[in-house]
Amino acid sequence: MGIIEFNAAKKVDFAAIGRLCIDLNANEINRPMEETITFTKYVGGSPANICIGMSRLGLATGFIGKVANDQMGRFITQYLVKEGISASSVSIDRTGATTGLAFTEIKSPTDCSILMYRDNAADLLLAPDEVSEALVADAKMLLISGTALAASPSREAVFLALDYAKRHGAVIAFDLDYRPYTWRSEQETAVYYNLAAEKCDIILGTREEFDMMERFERNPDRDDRVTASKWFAYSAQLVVIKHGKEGSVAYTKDGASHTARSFPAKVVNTFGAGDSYAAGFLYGLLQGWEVERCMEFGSAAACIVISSHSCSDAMPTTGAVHDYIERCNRGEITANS
Ligand SMILES: Nc1ncnc2c1ncn2[C@@H]1O[C@H](COP(=O)(O)OP(=O)(O)O)[C@@H](O)[C@H]1O
Ligand SMILES: O=C(O)C[C@@H](O)[C@H](O)C(=O)COP(=O)(O)O
Repeated sequence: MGIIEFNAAKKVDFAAIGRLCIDLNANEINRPMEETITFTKYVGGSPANICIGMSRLGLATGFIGKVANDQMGRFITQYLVKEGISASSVSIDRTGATTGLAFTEIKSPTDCSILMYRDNAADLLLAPDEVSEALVADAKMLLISGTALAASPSREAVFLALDYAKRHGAVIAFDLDYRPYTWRSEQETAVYYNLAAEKCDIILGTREEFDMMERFERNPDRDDRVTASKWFAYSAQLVVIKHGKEGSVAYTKDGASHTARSFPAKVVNTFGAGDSYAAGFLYGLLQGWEVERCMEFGSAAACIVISSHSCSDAMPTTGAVHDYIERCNRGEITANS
């Protein structure tokens, strides 16, 4: 048995709630966006990327979200279906809302940024009565993502999904996914992030994301163990703190800590590192693996994605992740940065 216990009788391995968007990734890389002429369109949005990753890894998945009633919205839903994700809980907006767009700028493999267009975004209009209790009840794991807490009614929809998950015994994973431009203030952000995190079994975030949540607390040395310990007094069984290329550290409720180095990668851009890490890591937990093995698998999945142009489209299969680890162990892959 792994560190987290799942209800094996449930027929859906993984359900995610939150944003479904579009990534427009610059084709002419290694230059500022002012000089970019063409972009390639992909499905994006952190929880969407993670769900696509889980489906590519062979799991039974479903998504709860809302898309615009336009070509972009239909592109997203069709892509989910093509990837084998149940989209029956994806609602369609009828108010004229639009699809969120993320234009990516790739100045160099390590200097990447995002320009977001999120006015009147359909994903934040997901209402509580559009959250499928049946899908949450059927799922072994529910993933929530912080950006969906930024505005009502999506905020209430996520809290209702958390209630359903608690009621029906779905393990809850929280990818902090902090996107400042979606929020009005850091104070408001920290309040809602902390309220949601109290209810979650697994919390994954970068050091900077946890810093934001700790703005009202004392952790002057930004100590990962201090950060993690707080959550074990609530629902958490596992807290993962990511440090980019430096790797990641996971703490478990029994006081143990586990570290993972990152693998070498020929980085094209670092978009999607966190989402692919989350997919690989959570997949491992669902297989009942030890924490270190889950972290290794997540780290390798991340390298595959950051070595490619896209995030969602590059999510690897299990075979590809195992192959990457073996090639690294044989010294066949070296880093470019
Ligand atoms: N330059 C890199 N080279 C190799 N692995 C990386 C690199 N950047 C990130 N990773 C891997 O992806 C994981 C998540 O990346 P991180 O940047 O911390 O998250 P996020 O994308 O959410 O900001 C890291 O723990 C590491 O395993
Ligand atoms: O989350 C978004 O809206 C944008 C993503 O689709 C994008 O590819 C990205 O930035 C992924 O985030 P990360 O995994 O934290 O790098």
